[in-house]
Amino acid sequence: MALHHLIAQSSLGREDSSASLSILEEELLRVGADGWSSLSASLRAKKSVQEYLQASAVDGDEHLVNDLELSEALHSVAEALRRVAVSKAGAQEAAAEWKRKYEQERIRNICLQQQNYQGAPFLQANEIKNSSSAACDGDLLCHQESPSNLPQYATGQSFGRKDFCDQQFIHSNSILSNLASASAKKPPLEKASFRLEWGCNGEKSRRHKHEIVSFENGNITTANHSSKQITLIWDTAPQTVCILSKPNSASVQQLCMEMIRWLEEKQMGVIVEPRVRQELLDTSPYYSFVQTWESDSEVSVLHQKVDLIVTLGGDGTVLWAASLFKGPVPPVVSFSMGSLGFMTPFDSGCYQDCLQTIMNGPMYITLRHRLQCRIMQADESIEGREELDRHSEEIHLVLNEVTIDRGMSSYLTNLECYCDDVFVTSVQGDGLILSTPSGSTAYSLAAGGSMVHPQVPAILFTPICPHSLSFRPLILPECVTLKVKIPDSSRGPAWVSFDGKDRLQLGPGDGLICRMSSWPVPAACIEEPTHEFLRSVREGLHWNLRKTQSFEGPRDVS
Ligand SMILES: NC(=O)c1ccc[n+]([C@@H]2O[C@H](COP(=O)([O-])OP(=O)(O)OC[C@H]3O[C@@H](n4cnc5c(N)ncnc54)[C@H](O)[C@@H]3O)[C@@H](O)[C@H]2O)c1
Ligand SMILES: Nc1ncnc2c1ncn2[C@@H]1O[C@H](COP(=O)(O)OP(=O)(O)OP(=O)(O)O)[C@@H](O)[C@H]1O
Repeated sequence: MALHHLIAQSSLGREDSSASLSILEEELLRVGADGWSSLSASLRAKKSVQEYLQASAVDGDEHLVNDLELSEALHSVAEALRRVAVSKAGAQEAAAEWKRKYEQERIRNICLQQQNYQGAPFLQANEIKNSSSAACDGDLLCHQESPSNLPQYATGQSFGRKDFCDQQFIHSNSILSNLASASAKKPPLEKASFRLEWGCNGEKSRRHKHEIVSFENGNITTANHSSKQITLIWDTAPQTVCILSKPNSASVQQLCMEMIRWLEEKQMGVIVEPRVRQELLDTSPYYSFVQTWESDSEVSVLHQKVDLIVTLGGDGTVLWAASLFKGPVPPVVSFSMGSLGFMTPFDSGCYQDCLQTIMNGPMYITLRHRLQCRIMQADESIEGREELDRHSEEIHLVLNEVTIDRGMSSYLTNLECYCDDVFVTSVQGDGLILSTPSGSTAYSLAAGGSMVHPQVPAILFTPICPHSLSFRPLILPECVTLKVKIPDSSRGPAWVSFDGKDRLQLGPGDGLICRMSSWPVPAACIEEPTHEFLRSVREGLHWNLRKTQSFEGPRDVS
């Protein structure tokens, strides 16, 4: 029933308007049956019409129906109906969105299952069992186990002889229970659950849009820029802290011991590296409750047990912490005990307040992207390259950068670079840095690259001392896969290193393949992440520090 028709009838007599109102009541109930919100709106509208009719009856003069008042009442009913229709359309849109996401997830799972049947390139059959993943494409990023019988592998591109595969995680209950039993005094602690909320311009929202651009009604529009501010909120209290500390430092060791005592008073579980546990036990048997790990496989499941990682040291310790986690990384709280501390915002002098605030939540998080890299060997049968053989099996995850340089050679390196299999250029110079935005303030900066906010999803392509006047650094989108090859005709070898570590020699025909990893490092921030980044740039690197020019001196005369 068209509302404007009902409203038009408002100028008729009382009998006509009563008939109109009955029709209107029917209309309201029909719309109201579509949902709770619509129902309550329709009931409110109906009540206002009935009140109007009663008020008119009290007048006792049926012929004195005021056309204007009836028209107003019907207008308010029409408005209520409009709101009902809007809310119904909103609910339908939300339902369609959920349905679309469900379908996407279902198709993704089918693809993953098919991949697994086609053979997982790196995992052994017994390792595939019970693999887990924290990947979560939903509106909220959350800790959640993948379906128990569904091993997950990256849908890596085929490049060279071997495929990428970055989600190789072994969920082994036996390994977890080993870690738990190391602490004989205490029952095993459950891992805390948390959620991340996404916000923009100070507004928090539970919805996280993954689309950057949407296409609605034929118009292209940018969707909400929602990954600007990420806040971590604990659903359950964190219980286990893994402390990673810089070696050979008395002040770091002292702080580590104090922090462990404080955490023990708070009934928290503590995990440290084997070296540190031994150092602690050498000091006092009190520390026997502190847990550690014994094998690499235990490290590979650490993320399932640890609620928070605390680093005590400089930026190098943050890099070290990140390198321990080849997949998901728990939130990292970095205390500054080095010289520069670009990635270590927390003051070790007030660690109790800092940790208490973090454990209470909520806290700002910067998702620091990482690059995943793999070495491609020209010929695996070449003898004497056992180390390269071993490392070419590995996926290296870097938080700063991967570098290919001339090493000790005094000749120019010549590196062929491809982006998504398309030849880009040849680097002739000292080498090339492929950097994350976090690494943009490290080696890449020294080589002339731009500084990039760590949450910008990009890969920096920065040559080192190129022997060319026109070779400017590039910033590429996160979606690309880069390949760097030492040409067969190269005069000498090149050297690859990952976050300044694990240096390996590459020969002619060897290469490196690199792309953005799906496992960022969630770094806790002391303030809003962009302010924190700008403060580090200003205070850590003394960016654009210059004495202000005085007023005195020559000036334009108007
Ligand atoms: N010419 C250079 O600037 C140069 C040369 C080699 C390595 N590096 C950097 O050193 C890193 C390894 O760090 P390390 O501590 O193990 O070695 P390190 O002890 O040699 O320290 C390198 C310095 O770089 C700083 N740094 C590290 N990561 C940073 C970042 N993301 N932003 C700003 N500064 C950062 C550290 O605070 C430290 O002062 C490498 O990843 C590389 O980026 C820089
Ligand atoms: N737990 C660890 N085990 C082994 N090596 C570590 C560990 N923590 C840090 N390192 C290494 O020790 C070196 C120095 O660490 P870090 O950069 O944190 O201290 P720093 O040099 O005093 O500080 P800054 O880099 O700010 O000057 C780095 O190369 C890092 O990789």
